[in-house]
Amino acid sequence: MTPHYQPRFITFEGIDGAGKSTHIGFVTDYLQQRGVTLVSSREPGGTSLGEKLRELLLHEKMHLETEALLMFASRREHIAQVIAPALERGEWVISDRFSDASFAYQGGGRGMDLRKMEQLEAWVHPHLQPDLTFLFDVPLAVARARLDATRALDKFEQEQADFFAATRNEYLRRAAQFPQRFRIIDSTQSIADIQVQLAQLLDVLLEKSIATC
Ligand SMILES: Nc1ncnc2c1ncn2[C@@H]1O[C@H](COP(=O)(O)OP(=O)(O)O)[C@@H](O)[C@H]1O
Ligand SMILES: Cc1cn([C@H]2C[C@H](O)[C@@H](COP(=O)(O)OP(=O)(O)O)O2)c(=O)[nH]c1=O
Repeated sequence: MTPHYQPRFITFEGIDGAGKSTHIGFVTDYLQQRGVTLVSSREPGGTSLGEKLRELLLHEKMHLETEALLMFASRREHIAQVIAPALERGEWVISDRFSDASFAYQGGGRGMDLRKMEQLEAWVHPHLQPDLTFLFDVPLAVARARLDATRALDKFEQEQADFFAATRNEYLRRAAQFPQRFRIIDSTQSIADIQVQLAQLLDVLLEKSIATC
């Protein structure tokens, strides 16, 4: 019989080109095959309003605090419409990025005061944090080469190496700050090796999430 699982919130993070999107489908399939009912979503976006904000955020120049506020506005809507209802229904939520991305990109990359970011986080989701965050980590040159090989670049992807160095450093700082939920994936490995590692980490979470009644 398929076990019943407590709801879990999983996020995917990393600098552009680290390989995050490549593995979301694998994780979704892996969990669904084991009987997990889930919602897969993304930020900025995930709702009708959020997708409109995403268009602005990825293509319009704006003040860095405007950018942070819009990221959190999109997130507020995403939590209200998608994340919280799914968790309340007992489902799992997988989000391609969440607040760690704001700390890393607007805080690390753009240099916004992290105390202001903490205030936004405390305002928008005082009681919600991911249960598990996969941080896909690669050297900048590897990420850049992967991006250049694949797609037209958006506003963030056109940033320079120092921006991504600061973004990556902030991600790694947060991973060290919250080791209980972060799992760093060395994304220079092959896709197959990464999937073996992801499966092991998911098995641990599944085992811990089996509902006892
Ligand atoms: N481990 C890997 N080894 C080689 N290429 C990879 C690996 N992971 C991802 N890629 C390739 O790099 C590109 C960017 O990956 P993607 O998952 O879109 O990155 P992200 O979502 O983190 O921006 C894609 O063409 C993808 O196929
Ligand atoms: C959620 C979030 C994303 N971002 C940026 C990171 C990415 O460059 C961009 C969109 O993320 P992403 O969905 O990873 O882009 P792609 O579709 O190209 O894989 O938004 C922030 O700067 N702050 C945030 O809070």
